[in-house]
Amino acid sequence: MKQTAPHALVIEARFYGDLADALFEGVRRVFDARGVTYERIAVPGVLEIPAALSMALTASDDGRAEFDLVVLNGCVIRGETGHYDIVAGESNRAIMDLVVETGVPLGNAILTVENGEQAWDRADPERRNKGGHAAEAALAMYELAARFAG
Ligand SMILES: Nc1c(NC[C@H](O)[C@H](O)[C@H](O)CO)[nH]c(=O)[nH]c1=O
Ligand SMILES: CC(=O)[C@@H](O)COP(=O)(O)O
Repeated sequence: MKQTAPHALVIEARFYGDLADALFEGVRRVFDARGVTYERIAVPGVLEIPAALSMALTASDDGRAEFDLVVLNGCVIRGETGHYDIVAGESNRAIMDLVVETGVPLGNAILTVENGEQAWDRADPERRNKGGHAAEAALAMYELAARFAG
């Protein structure tokens, strides 16, 4: 396994900026406790996350970006139309395609919820702390990748 502390990329959708900040606080606490360094990039909405992840992975392949693991933060709240299904379903499908294809260690804290109350219950690091859980998941997958790399 790599001896230096891992470096993480956090991609966050700022459609609901306060929720993104709460999710990031959960991520930051885990990374700080585990000595993980990180950089944080923003996209407008969850629908933009797959393209940003694809760009980052391509840059990493070309040696233009360095990161060992990725955490995705965002929130999709159901509205009046079927747009929720597009934003939540299509983005997660594309993300999983990239994860399975590349094996990038990734934790997904993209909330898909019915209302703001559910969102805050999950984003708040003092409550369900989905950001922190995603950071732990990304680190677990990083350690698994290192084990298979020998
Ligand atoms: N409704 C939500 C969106 N919608 C915006 C899209 O993600 C996208 O930015 C837009 O369609 C332009 O391409 N985004 C969220 O992150 N959360 C939502 O609930
Ligand atoms: C998840 C969404 O895109 C949603 O916020 C859109 O709301 P609406 O269906 O009322 O347009």
